[in-house]
Order: sequence, then structure tokens, then C-alpha cells
Amino acid sequence: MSRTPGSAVVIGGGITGLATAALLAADGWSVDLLEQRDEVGGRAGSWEADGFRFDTGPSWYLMPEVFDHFFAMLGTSAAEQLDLVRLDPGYRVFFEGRDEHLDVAADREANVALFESVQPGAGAALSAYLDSARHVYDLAVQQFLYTGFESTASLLSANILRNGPRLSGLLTRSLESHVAARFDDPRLRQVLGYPAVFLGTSPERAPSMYHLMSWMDLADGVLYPRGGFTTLIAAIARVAEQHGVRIRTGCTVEEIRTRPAARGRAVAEGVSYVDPTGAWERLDADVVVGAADLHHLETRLLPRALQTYPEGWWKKRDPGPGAVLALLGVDGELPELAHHSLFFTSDWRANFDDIFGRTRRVPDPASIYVCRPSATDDTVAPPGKENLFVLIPVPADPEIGHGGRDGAGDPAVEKAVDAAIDQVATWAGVPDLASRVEVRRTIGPADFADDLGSWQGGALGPGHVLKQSAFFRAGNVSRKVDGLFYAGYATRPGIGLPMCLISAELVLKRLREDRSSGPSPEPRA
Ligand SMILES: Cc1cc2nc3c(=O)[nH]c(=O)nc-3n(C[C@H](O)[C@H](O)[C@H](O)COP(=O)(O)OP(=O)(O)OC[C@H]3O[C@@H](n4cnc5c(N)ncnc54)[C@H](O)[C@@H]3O)c2cc1C
Repeated sequence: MSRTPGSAVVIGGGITGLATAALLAADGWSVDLLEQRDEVGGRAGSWEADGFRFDTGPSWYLMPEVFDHFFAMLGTSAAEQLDLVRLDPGYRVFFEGRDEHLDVAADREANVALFESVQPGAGAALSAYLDSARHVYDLAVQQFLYTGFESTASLLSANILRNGPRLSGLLTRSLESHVAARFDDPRLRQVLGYPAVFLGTSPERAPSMYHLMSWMDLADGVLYPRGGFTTLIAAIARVAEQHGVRIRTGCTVEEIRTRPAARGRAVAEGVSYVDPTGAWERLDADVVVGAADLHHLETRLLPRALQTYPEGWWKKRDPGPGAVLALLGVDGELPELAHHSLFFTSDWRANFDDIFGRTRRVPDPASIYVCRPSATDDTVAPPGKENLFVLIPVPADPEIGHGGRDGAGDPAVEKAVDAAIDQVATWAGVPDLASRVEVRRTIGPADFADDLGSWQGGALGPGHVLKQSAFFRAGNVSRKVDGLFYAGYATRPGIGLPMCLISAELVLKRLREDRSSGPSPEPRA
């Protein structure tokens, strides 16, 4: 029987908190959302300076059907809320020591031809690879992503049993060896291994199940919401408010309030928070949804006896990667770069070991990512100038430091950014790039820790190695406090905007006592 809608308070106004608040409100709940910062968006933030407007986090709009489904659940559509553009090329890849780059196209057939042109026979191999990716992707959507694994039935469905032997092979083999068994050319191997980074890990550490990711970038195509990812956040906030959500920014939750229940358990009663004037306030609610960093929620806002995931649990977890980011306003145009450009070092195993291995340090040279949204969108930079977002994956370690304006960040952060600018200048053939930078802001792992409460300053959250995936990942419900739910990147199903939208729906399904394994039925338009 589903729970009768009452009052709910959501902690955190990133995409997850906004999405959960919207879904609950549309289902009849009276919802307050508390966000500690002055604006919503969290990691999907926005920053403006001197006529440039930067997205500070996500830049790849993948799995469009997840967004479509989410908006349909709220009686609207992605098409109605966003101006989505298909990117072609989807992205450009530069390889260390090679003059020519690869442009990955917007459609499958062009990419099959591209692979064939790099390595004879690789076109057919890619076709088979993508068929398999599509099959596993569909299986994941129907059986694994939209379930909190409350019932064993979801794991014992005819569909899963039929695919059992194949799935167990895909779980025990690494993505790296899965790719290496099918493709020889190191560049193609890198293109197929890179999606592991979206999952917060490396091809060597990700199970080959995640080859499904290649369906997204090589066949389904890469979209971009014109106006930037801030328009996605604004759309979800708008729809949430239309459904009655009260969004309060500048409100930091300090405690999840509970009352005792039988057998050492407790029942959620609401939260205590500090409002923008610095005053302590209480908000009562039947249900509390934690949509902030899970480590923060569990270890800071609850007493030890009520923690499902205490410090000891986190000690055995991998925090995923950290990131050094640079937001650069550049004078003149940069046709050398596509909307998305990737720069892969030859020895990227060494890169991944620097980030995830035993002796962690900032990789040098690093494999980096550069987004140039001004290639597609004239609202993000003044005429004749370019907007660059540079992402350098580093270990999740706040000791690497904070960023700052105009080179004023901590030395390790600024050094990594200087090296990345030099790398883009050399590899892409823009020798005067550094001298053309007129706006520069950097962000380091310590900023993720301080501004977002991120565990170990991680950028993405616990990576999708096998023991942090599916039912091994933190669940969406407290095992100690009735009425306390969790959503977001550290919980099921995982990292990335589409996964965060699904985690919001998992909370809704829990409240509805819906144990089905697939997406919820969409209300009729
Ligand atoms: C650099 C970068 C690039 C990325 N690129 C992509 C991409 O291209 N595509 C993609 O799909 N995904 C991408 N991701 C991942 C994606 O951005 C995240 O998975 C997603 O935005 C996480 O959303 P969230 O709401 O769960 O968490 P957050 O965005 O971190 O939101 C949590 C919110 O909780 C608030 N909060 C914390 N503590 C409290 C408290 N005590 N009281 C009140 N509020 C609190 C925080 O201020 C924050 O606003 C990227 C992430 C990063 C960092």
C-alpha cells in the first residue's frame, strides 16, 4: 500500500533535490526544499563574469529518454522545457604525439565508417559492439536502474535469467579487456574505454557491463541544451514550483530530527536548519529526503546510532575522482576545438593509477576534457570570444587545494590548469592560447569539499566499480530511521544527471510502495 502523501522536506537543491521535490509534489506531497547555497543547481552550477556565462559542472546531455520520462512524469516534456541541439561532431579526440584528431560523429553509421577508416575490420566490430551495448542498455533500463532492489523478483525475472550467463561475464570482466579483445588500435580502445570516466572510474576498474555507455555517445548522439545546463536546472526548479514546492535557498540543514521507535530505530520528524539571517529554525515533516552528499548527511546530520553508513563503511569505499576545473574566457575564436574535445595521453593507465591507484597524485601530463559551448551557443560568450571549461581529473583529495580568480588559487590547482592550457595550445595548435585568456577562475577539490560538503572533495561521487554498483551501492532508504530517504550521485543508481533523476524517482517509488523494476507509468498527457 502506498504511503498517504503528507509533508516532506528535501535537503539539497542540486538536480536530485529539485527532481525529488517536483516528483513528490506532483504526487500530492507538501514539499519544502532547503538549499545551503544562495542558488540551486549544486554541481550543475553557473557562474558569470565580464559577459561570459559558464556552466560549472555537467556538459554532456546523455540518455535523453531519461530526461523525457522525468518531464513526462511531471506533465510536461523535455522539448517543451529545453531547446536541445544535437552536436555534430559529438566530440573531437586529440591523441598525444599525433597530429590528426578523430571526430566522433552524431550517428552510428558515420562512426562505424570512422572506426573502419582507422582499423580495417573495426567497423563491423563496432557494429556488433553497439548492438550488444544497446541490448544491455535496454536491460539496464528495464531491470536495474529504476529499482531499489527491494525485491528479489526483480533479479529473478525471466529476462535476467535468460541473459544470466552473459551478464555474469560482463560483470566479472573489465571494460578494458572487453574492448581490447575486439579492437587493436589504441585510439579506438581509448574512445571505447573513456566512458568509464563518466562513471567515476577507469576502464581497467569498470565492469564490462558498462560498455553499454558507448551506445549513448556513438549511436544515440550527444545533445546540448541551448543556454547551458543552467536552463535544465531552471526548468526543473520551475516545474517543481508549479507543483507547489517551496524552494528556500541560503538554508543549511544542521540536523535530521528524529523520535525514538522500537528496537533502537527512530522515526524522522523533520530538520533543524540555519536560515539566511543566521537564525536556527525547525521544519516538521512526515518524510525527510537527503539529496546532499550522502557521507555528509549520514555522518554529520545523524547521531552514530542512527547511521546506516557510518565512517567505518566509508573507509572501505573509493571516493571516485576529484577534479581541477578552469573556467576560461578567451579572446578570439577557437575553431581548432569542437564543442567537446578530449585530450588522451598515450600512457593513460599511468594517468588512471595517479587518480585511483595506491600512490595518488595530480597526473602530469593529464588526460583532460575541454568544453567549448560557445561553438554552439552565442549566449555564453561575448561576440568574437570563446567560453572554455577545462576538466582535469585528479585524486579526490582536498589537500590539492582551492581554486581562485586570475591565478590566485592554491599552487597545485593553478599548476594543473597552466599545464592543461599548454597542452591544449600544443596538441590543438593554438600556440597563443595562454595570452588570449582574459577571464580565469579555477576550482579545486577543496572547493568541492567546502562548498558542497563533498566527501573527500570528490567531484562525481563513489565510482562505479563492481562493489559500488547496482545493489552494492548505497540504497535510497535509511535502514535505521523510518521516513528518511536518500537520493543523488552516491546512492542507487549512481553518477550523472540521468542517474540523479532516476534516484529521485526511486524515492517516489518507495513512497508508493512500487517494487516494479522499470520506470513508473507516465501520467496521461
Ligand atoms: C565537473 C563535473 C562534470 C560533470 N559532467 C557531467 C556531465 O557532463 N553529464 C552528466 O550527466 N553528469 C555530469 N556530472 C555529474 C553530475 O553533475 C552530478 O551527478 C549531479 O549534478 C549531482 O547532483 P546532486 O543533486 O545529486 O548533487 P549536488 O549537485 O552536489 O547537489 C547537492 C546540493 O546539496 C546542498 N547541500 C549540501 N549540504 C547541505 C545541507 N546541510 N543543507 C542544505 N543543502 C545542502 C549542496 O549545496 C548542493 O547544492 C559532472 C559533475 C561534475 C562535478
